[in-house]
Amino acid sequence: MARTAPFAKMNGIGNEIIVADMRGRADRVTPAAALALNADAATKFDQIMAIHDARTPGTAFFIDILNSDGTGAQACGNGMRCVVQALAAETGQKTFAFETVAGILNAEEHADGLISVDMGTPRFGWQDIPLAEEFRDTRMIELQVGPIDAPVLHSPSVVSMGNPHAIFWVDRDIWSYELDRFGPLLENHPIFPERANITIARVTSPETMVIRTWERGAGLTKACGTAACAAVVAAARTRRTGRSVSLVTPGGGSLHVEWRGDDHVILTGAAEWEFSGSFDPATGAWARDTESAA
Ligand SMILES: N[C@H](CCC[C@H](N)C(=O)O)C(=O)O
Repeated sequence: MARTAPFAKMNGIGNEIIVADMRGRADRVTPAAALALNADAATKFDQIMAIHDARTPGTAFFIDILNSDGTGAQACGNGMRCVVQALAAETGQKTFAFETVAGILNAEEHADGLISVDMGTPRFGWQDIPLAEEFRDTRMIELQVGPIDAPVLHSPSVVSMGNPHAIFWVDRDIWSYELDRFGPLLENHPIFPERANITIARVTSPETMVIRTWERGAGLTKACGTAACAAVVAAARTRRTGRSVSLVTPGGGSLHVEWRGDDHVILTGAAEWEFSGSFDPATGAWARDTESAA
């Protein structure tokens, strides 16, 4: 058995996150460990955020991100806030520079406890998302599900926030769509060679939106931070909203996204600690920390 690593079960407004402390070691959390942790109701998660020692000068940590199906993800906005909260609680530090496979991210815990993460800049080129074929204008691409003459969902905007997103705009209640049925079909549609995160979005004012997301590699989640960023960027690009938008997510939580003038997308919201334990990064075998004796 590999040496165990500490972890914290947390959530980012309902997005189920495991923050794993892999500092000072060379191994990684394996897909097998992810599958085992996800199979246990107590540790079921959407993403594991594994904190590793920094690889690049100027950054404090490298963050490795795994989905609950064991695949890797380039970005996870809600998970980053959980990482920030865990590290801020440990160190007292309030600002951090992280590295992920998608690049360098700066983040900050505010005095009110909310956390902002600079998710970097969006990309719109069809090769960047990526799409399997050329679309010159990714504000709206040809893709639909349902009957050919009366599609249920159609013409999404597509955008990369480091990871691939498709946003379907709807006018009706977002709960009236069978995202559990259409999500898997769209996530794995041949137009998305690296699969995609699938979001239904209803704009309720130039500053507000409600969204539901079927996440690549994780399925329906209570919130998805990069999807919130992608939805706001796509809404602003198509003149549906301004560049500063509050979103309500299925868990009932709220997120704020600002697409700044310098093209960076800032995601702000809460994070919550649930419990701590230790686990074997090779197998996923785990144990809850016992409370300190009173
Ligand atoms: N929950 C995450 C998104 C994870 C993305 C992942 N599902 C993928 O791109 O494979 C978030 O808050 O941004």
